[in-house]
Amino acid sequence: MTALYLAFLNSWRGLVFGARTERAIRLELALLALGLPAALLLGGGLWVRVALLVSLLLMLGAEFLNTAVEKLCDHLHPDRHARIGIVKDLASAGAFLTQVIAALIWVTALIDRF
Ligand SMILES: Nc1ncnc2c1ncn2[C@@H]1O[C@H](COP(=O)(O)OP(=O)(O)OP(=O)(O)O)[C@@H](O)[C@H]1O
Repeated sequence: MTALYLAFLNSWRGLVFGARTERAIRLELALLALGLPAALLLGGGLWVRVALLVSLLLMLGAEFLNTAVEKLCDHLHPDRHARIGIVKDLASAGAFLTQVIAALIWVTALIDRF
């Protein structure tokens, strides 16, 4: 129980740090805050609502991982280097793909609803 609590504290520190320092994370947190009531209002059944919320959480989680990779790169190798650029581009591509997934799910749910 204590280990679980300590793990949660680490995650909470990460959430707060990310929200304080990263504009992209703040933007996606705002999208989640808007998406939560929108998903509930949109209806379409329980699984549609879950898919809408999961897509936003997935996107936010990927943004945190992308930020972690960027920070690690900048800390370990502050100078510019082609391989650091590739690593950051790969992490960015991962985050981008989750944004495409979220857009697909939201557009499909909206088309289906209206
Ligand atoms: N040290 C570096 N060496 C080489 N290229 C770099 C370096 N730092 C950044 N880049 C290039 O600039 C891009 C943007 O990196 P940056 O660290 O500024 O992230 P960002 O602007 O927050 O991008 P995003 O959040 O869209 O992934 C990287 O994807 C990479 O192509």
